[in-house]
Order: sequence, then C-alpha cells, then structure tokens
Amino acid sequence: MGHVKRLKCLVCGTEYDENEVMYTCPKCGDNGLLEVEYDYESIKREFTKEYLSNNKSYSLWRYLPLLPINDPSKIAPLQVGFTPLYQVPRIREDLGVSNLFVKDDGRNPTASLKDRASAIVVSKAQELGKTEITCASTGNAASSLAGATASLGLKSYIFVPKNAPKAKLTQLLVFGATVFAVNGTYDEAFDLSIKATREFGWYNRNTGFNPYTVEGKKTVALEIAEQLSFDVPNYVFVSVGDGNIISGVYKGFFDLLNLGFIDRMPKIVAVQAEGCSPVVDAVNGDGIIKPVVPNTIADSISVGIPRSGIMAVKYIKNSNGFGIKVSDEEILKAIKYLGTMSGIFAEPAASTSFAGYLKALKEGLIKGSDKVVVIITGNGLKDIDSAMKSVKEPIYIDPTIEDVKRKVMEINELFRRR
Ligand SMILES: Cc1ncc(COP(=O)(O)O)c(C=O)c1O
Ligand SMILES: N[C@@H](CCOP(=O)(O)O)C(=O)O
Repeated sequence: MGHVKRLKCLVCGTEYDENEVMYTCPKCGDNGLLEVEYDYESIKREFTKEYLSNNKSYSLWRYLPLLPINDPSKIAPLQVGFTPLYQVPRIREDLGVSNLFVKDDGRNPTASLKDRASAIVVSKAQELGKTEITCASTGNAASSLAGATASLGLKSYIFVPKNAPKAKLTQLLVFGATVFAVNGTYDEAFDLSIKATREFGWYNRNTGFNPYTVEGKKTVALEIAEQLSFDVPNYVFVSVGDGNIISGVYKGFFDLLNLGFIDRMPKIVAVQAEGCSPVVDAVNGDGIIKPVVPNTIADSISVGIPRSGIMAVKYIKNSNGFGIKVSDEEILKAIKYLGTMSGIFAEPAASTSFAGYLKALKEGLIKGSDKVVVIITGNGLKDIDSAMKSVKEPIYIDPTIEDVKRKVMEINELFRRR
C-alpha cells in the first residue's frame, strides 16, 4: 500500500479517505479541488538518502514511496522522467549569470512534462479496474495519455480543439486514441469531456478534476532537488496555463521539506502570455481568478479558465513567488535564443518560462547570482509552424559548388558590414 493519508478539499477543508472520492469534493462540486496528503512519518521510514543512493531506477518511479500508488504491479511501462538538468554554460556567459539551470522536460517519451501526470493517472486507472480513459487537452496532456494507454493496451478518448498543432494531433492518432477534434476552445473541450465522463463512465484524467495529476507533475521538483543534491534553487520559473504544473512543482518541494530533505522552499514564479494571464493577474492582484478569452501563439497555455488556478495562486503566494507576463514576440525570441545558445528546442508554451526568466533578470526582479531553474515543459518539434516564425528561412541553392561559394561570399560580406 502507498502512503496517502487523505484527500482534503482546498475550498472547504473536508477530508476524505482516498477510496471515498474519485475527483473533486462532493460538497463543493467542480470547484472543490482535492489535495493529496501523505503520512510523512511512515514515508520517512522508507524514503531516505540511502534508499535513493541504492535506487537504480532513473524514472519517476524512483520516487514511488512519495506517489499515490497502492499497487506497483499496475504501473505504466513507458520511461517517464529523470530528464536532464543543464547548466547552459553559453547562456550563463552571455547573460553574465552564475547559477542558471534549465530542466528539459521535452525529453519525456511523448515530448512533454505531461507524461508525468499521465503515468500516475493511468496507473491509478489500472488499480481501479478502469480500461477507458478520457481527457481534454490542447494536445500535450492528450498525447501523453494516449502514449501511456497505448503502452498498456487501454482505450483513450481525447477532446482537443480542432486547430491544435498538427504534430500533437498526429501523435494522438499514431498512439491509437479515439480523437474528438472539437470545433471550439480547450475550455469548451474540457467541459465536454466531463460531460462524456458522466455519460459513459470513462475514467477522467483532467487537471483540476482528477487529484492525481499534481502528484505526477510534482516529480519534476523531486528530480530538480535531487539533481542539485538537495541544495534547492532560489527561484523556479514555470509556464502556466491551467496552473497544474506549477502546483505540482510546489507540491514536490513541499513534500521534500516535510520529509526533511530540504530546509527551505524555492520561490515559484508563474509566467504567462500577455494575451492570456488570469493566474499571473490573480497572483499580482487580489488573488481571485477572472476568466479571460485567450489570445496567444502559445497554444498549450491558451487557457481562459484555469482549472487548477485556485491551487496555483495559493501555492505561488505560499512560496513568496510572483507572476510575470511576456509578449508573443518575447516567447518566439526565447525559442530562438534558447535553441541557438543551448541546443534545447522548446515549443512556445515551454519557451514562455524562459522568456519570463529573461524579463525578470532584465527588470531586476531577480539577481544574476540567484540560483534559478527554468523548466522547459514541451519539445519544439510539437509545433514547428510557430518555431519557424522565430527563425529566418534557410539559404536556398542550386546543387553546384559555385552557388555555395557565391552564398558563402555573401554571408561573409554581411558579417564584415556588421
Ligand atoms: C508545454 C506546456 N507548457 C506549459 C503548460 C502549462 O501547464 P498547466 O496547464 O498545468 O499550467 C502546458 C499545458 O498546460 C504545456 O503543454
Ligand atoms: N495545455 C494542457 C492542458 C491540460 O493539461 P493537463 O496536464 O494540465 O491536464 C495540455 O497539454 O493539454
């Protein structure tokens, strides 16, 4: 058995046994997000530094005692997690900063951080005997769910906006999901998937509904802490849509604090696009989420009604973090800068966190000596049409060495004139 003590409603505080409820608090309805609370004293007996040093698993299952899994024989087989934490030396030198790290979570099996949540939810579904799982998504959560269900032979029913980036749609189809391409927004797809859950009895993975997505996403923070030998950063920069990833980041560090692995919490920084910033506005304002009509190139964070928003705002404030907004132009520039200076390829929603870091540094909100981790949440290959907007066209040539020579001379001439 796992070490979950209870589920607690974030809104009214009612406590439930983990077998008592499946999704949100019955008293508060769809707003009643549940937090998963653990028996830290029993975890402490199992999960020690010695346990970690003897552990040969380099995936999120390395942290099994800290996860809500009761039957480890049911866990999903894809290799999720333990993504690289880079020191990015060229960027450090260019910006004159000494302590920057970039966590590349685009290196997960379906190329986004969402794999962490899907691994847990699908394993939970197996424990519950559910073979049909649904979710609403802008594409990444969906492809992670479809990949995880494919690995186990389960069925997935996916609701995505019909204009989701083609690579994300392609992943879904290749993984064999049943795809409902909704003539509407992600927010509409979300409501539809909840209705379908109630209609057909499918298990639902949706963020802000299923309490276990945060538990999967928190493993990114557990890894960051371990990769930094538990000397945690001052700041962690996270792109925000629904606010579920950032809640997971907080929760991971919070668990480690309660277990005595770390002695302070990093400040968690939310980054959103100027055209869709309900969480940042709430964090920097009165704390209340006001839904918006999204308008940003970063499709994955194009979320007008942040379903984990209440939790995200609470956690960001608890950590003494802050929120920052960036323009679409800054998001595209960050894709190019990160790619050119580190070899890391981020999709727009993922480069948003890095754009926020650059802006916070420029505006003096953080110092060059601060220890900072920027999380890259999804791979740039997910949305090459947007990435192409951040770069120039290639040099088109005839297949002759003369043409190559001519172009090289032109390039050298351009450099001389600069
Ligand atoms: C690549 C990427 N980055 C960031 C986010 C934001 O995560 P959240 O919606 O949990 O705030 C998402 C998905 O929502 C995403 O797919
Ligand atoms: N942009 C997200 C929306 C939902 O993702 P989730 O993991 O928070 O449920 C996506 O990737 O679809």
